[in-house]
Amino acid sequence: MAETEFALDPDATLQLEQVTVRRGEKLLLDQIDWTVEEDERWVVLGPNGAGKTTMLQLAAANLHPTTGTVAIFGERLGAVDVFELRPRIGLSSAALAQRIPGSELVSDVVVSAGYSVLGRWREAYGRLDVRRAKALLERFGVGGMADRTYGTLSEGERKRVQIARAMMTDPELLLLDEPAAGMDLGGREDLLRRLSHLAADALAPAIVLVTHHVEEIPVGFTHAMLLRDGRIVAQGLTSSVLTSEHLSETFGLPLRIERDAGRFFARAV
Ligand SMILES: Nc1ncnc2c1ncn2[C@@H]1O[C@H](COP(=O)(O)OP(=O)(O)OP(=O)(O)O)[C@@H](O)[C@H]1O
Repeated sequence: MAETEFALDPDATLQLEQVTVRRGEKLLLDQIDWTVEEDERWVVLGPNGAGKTTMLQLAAANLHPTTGTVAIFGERLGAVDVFELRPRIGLSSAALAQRIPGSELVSDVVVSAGYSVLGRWREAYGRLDVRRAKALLERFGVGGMADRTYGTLSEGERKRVQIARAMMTDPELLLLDEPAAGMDLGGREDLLRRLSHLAADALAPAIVLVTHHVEEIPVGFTHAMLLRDGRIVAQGLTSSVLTSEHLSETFGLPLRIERDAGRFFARAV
């Protein structure tokens, strides 16, 4: 069996080997090999339908591969209780965000992550938890909104709250699905600066950020994976992966990528 041939790296945060995800006739992911180490900050980039969200769902232990092996923190999916893994993973995604009740207090949206629930109900949260939630809201630029209800926030403010929530359990792996989507230019730039600070923090978890746009890659992200039609076009160090040639192949049109002060910009040629 392929599983017995899998060389598990016990130190890797995330490891995929020959992973395929199939739904009916459609291959969502095709023979993916990928390793994320604890000090790495990855961006996964690709067009609509490339398989990025499917990849994050595997990394979040929310999905099992059809074939191949996924290991998280050295534990093989299928051979480990996912309920023990999930609190160690911070996930911010549109699907999760849709389940947050609009009437929920912003501080409760964040603090309840520690209890793996959406909606505060009757849990009594400790003072330290509330303090941590407020510090995280501050860290992502929405500190003044802790006492508002989630439903009254703008799209960009909600995104920040979702990231603060994902960080609440002090995860070892942080997964961000399109964190800058729906933000205006000022909001995006501010968020990218905060994510750059996080990327530079030696105590921060391993990070995987999914996006469609090279302009949304924060400075300091060390690694990149380019995905197209469920297949990897290129992966490795950001500087060698993000080339005009690779990007053109990924998006299926001639593109030129430029780099300025650690940021990337692309346009059609
Ligand atoms: N249950 C399913 N059955 C068939 N196809 C599916 C199923 N779930 C997802 N897909 C398809 O798999 C492909 C990959 O989906 P995925 O959401 O991972 O892509 P993505 O790169 O995150 O796209 P986007 O950038 O648009 O969010 C898409 O073409 C999607 O339509």
